[in-house]
Amino acid sequence: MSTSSEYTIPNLINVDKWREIEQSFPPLKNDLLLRAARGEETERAPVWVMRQAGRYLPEFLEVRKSHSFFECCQTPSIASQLTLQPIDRYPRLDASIIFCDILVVPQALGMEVLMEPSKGPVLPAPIRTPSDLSRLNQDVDVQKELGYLFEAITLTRKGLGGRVPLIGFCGAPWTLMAYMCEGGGSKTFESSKSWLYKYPKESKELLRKVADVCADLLVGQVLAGAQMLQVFDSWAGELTPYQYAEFALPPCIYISHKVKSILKQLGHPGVAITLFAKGANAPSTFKLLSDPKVTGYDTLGLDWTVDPVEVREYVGRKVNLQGNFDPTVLYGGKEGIEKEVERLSERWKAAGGGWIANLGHGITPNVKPEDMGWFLECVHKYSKRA
Ligand SMILES: Cc1c2[nH]c(c1CCC(=O)O)Cc1[nH]c(c(CCC(=O)O)c1C)Cc1[nH]c(c(CCC(=O)O)c1C)Cc1[nH]c(c(C)c1CCC(=O)O)C2
Repeated sequence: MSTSSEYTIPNLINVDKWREIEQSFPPLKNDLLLRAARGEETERAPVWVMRQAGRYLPEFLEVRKSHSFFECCQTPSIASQLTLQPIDRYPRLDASIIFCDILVVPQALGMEVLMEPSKGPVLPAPIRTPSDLSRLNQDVDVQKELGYLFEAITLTRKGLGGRVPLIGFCGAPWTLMAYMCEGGGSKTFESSKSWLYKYPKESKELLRKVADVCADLLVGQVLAGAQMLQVFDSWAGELTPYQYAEFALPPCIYISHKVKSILKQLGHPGVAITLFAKGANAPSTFKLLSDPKVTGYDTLGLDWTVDPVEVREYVGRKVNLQGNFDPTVLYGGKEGIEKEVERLSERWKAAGGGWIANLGHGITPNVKPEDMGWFLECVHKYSKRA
């Protein structure tokens, strides 16, 4: 359906239906995350952890024994159960994130994606040259291809019972393009980066095509009940600052503007969006990301290689920040964890502005569940503002 807006409205439920669904959810009891995402210096930092539903949890491994990874993503009752596992275990978590994967977008575009136990994601037929682009689905109907995710979200909002907000997400176009061109993870990014040099025009076309599906997917998640969104650009740090600005950031901006514009047009009040551009830490890049009015991103996720006070100097006060504990702090033992949480919390308080506490990347499989619990405890204690 075409409208007067510059964006095509995806084939999704309408906003009246969203209102009806939203009214069926129990009221939110903990809005710390949403307040921090609006720029408030909250009484303490809301805390959640990327990959909080993951292999460090025995209850997750138990479910995985009898279901493949994508079966978990595609079965709403299982995805919802996995999303709720960390929330049930850790009352100190201030947010949930729907269980799914960024690679469902290449799947919706018609690519096969396997999750191999020792290798991670494998895409057996990668896109090597622009002539391969014709293999991708032309008009992706996200409701048809990825409706299971929307169902999982609605189910999870019910299961949460208003305990914490639910975050929806997608991968950023550059990170998805990297998987689509490499056929999986990569050390050298030989195929995806050669695209940027050899076929800059076609690279941009591919990135835009991916961005359109991502935006529709995010709108669908919000209409199903997601209360905040995050875009994961895990491979942003592989690019030069020039390439980041030229190739990776524009489709991310396209996504946030498309999502916000469609939601507005539908009469939805809108949600805050976080951009996690891992490793995109050049001062010039931070400047580009400093104004939510320009980028459409209310919050920036930081990895652990930067200092919050320094980043604040580059980005100013308009944008909120999320991060940025070193994920390996969780191997540091109780004392090590406490000391580091105390130290970095002080840096965050000195930085000022909205702060959402998180790791600087996903939690890793060998973390002991009790150490994750202790980490959350420490964030509650040391992020308190006087
Ligand atoms: C790059 C990326 C992927 N997926 C994702 C990213 C961006 C974040 C990041 O950089 O870590 C995002 C993601 N993947 C998963 C979530 C669920 C929500 C959550 O954070 O709890 C989220 C937000 C589940 C998952 N996605 C995956 C697992 C583990 C797989 C398993 O159960 O066998 C989970 C819980 C698999 C996955 N999926 C992906 C990889 C590289 C892997 C293998 C590596 C690994 O195993 O950790 C692609």
